[in-house]
Amino acid sequence: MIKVEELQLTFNAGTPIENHVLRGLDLNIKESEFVTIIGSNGAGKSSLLNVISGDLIADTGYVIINDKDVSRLPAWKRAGMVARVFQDPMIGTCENLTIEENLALAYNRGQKQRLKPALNNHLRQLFKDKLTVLNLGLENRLSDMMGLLSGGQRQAVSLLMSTLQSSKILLLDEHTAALDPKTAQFVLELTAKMVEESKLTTMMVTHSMKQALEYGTRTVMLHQGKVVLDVSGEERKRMTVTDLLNMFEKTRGEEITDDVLLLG
Ligand SMILES: Nc1ncnc2c1ncn2[C@@H]1O[C@H](COP(=O)(O)OP(=O)(O)OP(=O)(O)O)[C@@H](O)[C@H]1O
Repeated sequence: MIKVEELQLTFNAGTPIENHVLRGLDLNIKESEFVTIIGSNGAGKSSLLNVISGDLIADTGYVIINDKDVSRLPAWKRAGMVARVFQDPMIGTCENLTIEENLALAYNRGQKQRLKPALNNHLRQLFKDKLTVLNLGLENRLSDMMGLLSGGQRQAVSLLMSTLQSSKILLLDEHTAALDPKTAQFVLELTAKMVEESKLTTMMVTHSMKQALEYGTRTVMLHQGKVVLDVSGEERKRMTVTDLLNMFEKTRGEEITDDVLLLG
């Protein structure tokens, strides 16, 4: 489903601040896999998602989606293949459009674009039904501006938008990090439910070791632009947060003191 091979990415090449972010990264993700991605600050997690979505083009290496080489395709040409939810609830939805217009945009994503999303009664009913499942009362607020919603509500709608798209790939970049713990938990559970129901192939970046093991089917650790740990199946089921922390510390060669990593 998603295959990346030998990805190399350098920022500010040839300058004193040259930063070799991806260093020959290989990863092969099968259909319906839900991969949680961890790694220290600057390990290249967001850059990897950006290279898969086309927001960044790698210097060398390949990105293959559904057996198609998309390595050189810009983001807008991959829009029908990949859905994203970002850390900042303000990104990914348009605050000056209504809830139903945002949903219609997602519904039409990857198809021929219209200036204003086409809405009809059939679509409105579909959106109402989908919003009802969120249990946030948003089904009665279809014509409210997106900007009126709380962070958690926006992330929930963003997730819903990703299931309306034709794409079967979902990229989550610390999408609960800006939410309070209770809302984060709600959005995480919603994520797991939607991924399962819509059979999405998912990559979720998180700084929480606990989340990395609790959610998904496979955990990958990045360090200095490479995969340094890749666990799934029984091995992953047996793994505790302490095991993962130990591996993380061993890779980094230093002790972790960050509470988010330890307790999050
Ligand atoms: N557009 C850019 N221009 C220059 N440097 C960048 C750019 N984007 C990211 N970087 C740098 O590349 C490195 C990797 O960034 P990236 O965001 O991929 O790391 P990350 O693993 O997601 O880290 P974090 O957990 O802190 O979000 C960092 O040193 C970052 O400062």
